[in-house]
Amino acid sequence: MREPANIKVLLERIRPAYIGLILYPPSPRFIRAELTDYYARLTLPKVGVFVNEPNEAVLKQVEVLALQVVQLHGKETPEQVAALRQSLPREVEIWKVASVGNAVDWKQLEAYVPHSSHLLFDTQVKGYGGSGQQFNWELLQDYPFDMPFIVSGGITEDSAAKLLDLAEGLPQLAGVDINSKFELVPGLKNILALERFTKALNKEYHDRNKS
Ligand SMILES: O=C(O)c1ccccc1N[C@@H]1O[C@H](COP(=O)(O)O)[C@@H](O)[C@H]1O
Repeated sequence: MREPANIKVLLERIRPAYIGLILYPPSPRFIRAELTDYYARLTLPKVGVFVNEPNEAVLKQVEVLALQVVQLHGKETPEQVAALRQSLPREVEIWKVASVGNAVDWKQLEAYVPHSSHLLFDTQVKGYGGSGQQFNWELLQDYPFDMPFIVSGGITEDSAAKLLDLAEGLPQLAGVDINSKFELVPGLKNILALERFTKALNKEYHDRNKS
């Protein structure tokens, strides 16, 4: 997110666990440089979303924006991620994104596990993210690691039941990352849609768990 008025309403009405700051210049959601101090002062945990940035640039933004999480959404190698892990403050998490097409190469992802705190699964597209497209979540049924993961890619208001189906067999599913399907225009979240989604998730969860 990038607009202060929109973020204010989000904090009052939704209180999400994290807020994402897109640090990929070609994105229409790229943060506003003139608001750096404002973003840095936000008390909600901040996820900086990077695409193929050199580690020095990532480290600088972690400091300037006071990020709690670095989301690596490009083709960063396991070696780069290992080096970044060594240089980052201990408390800053790395979420490595895995772009999913028709299959998942678990062996290739294994190399990221020692250096990341979560894997984040998004849909493989021509660009890098924010596509609004879903991949086949059935592929995650084979998730082989203890490390928690996050599901992303085209999540919509209607995804609540499907997300809870997925969570039932996979205790490693730690969260969902919602983006373009909850926007009025790129970079501006539809807070009413977010409220409907969180309500639907809570209702579905309670319906499934009442005795
Ligand atoms: O949102 C963007 O513009 C973006 C650009 C470059 C890399 C990642 C980006 N967003 C991330 O993409 C996923 C999925 O988004 P969507 O729900 O399919 O729109 C999510 O992790 C965003 O943080």
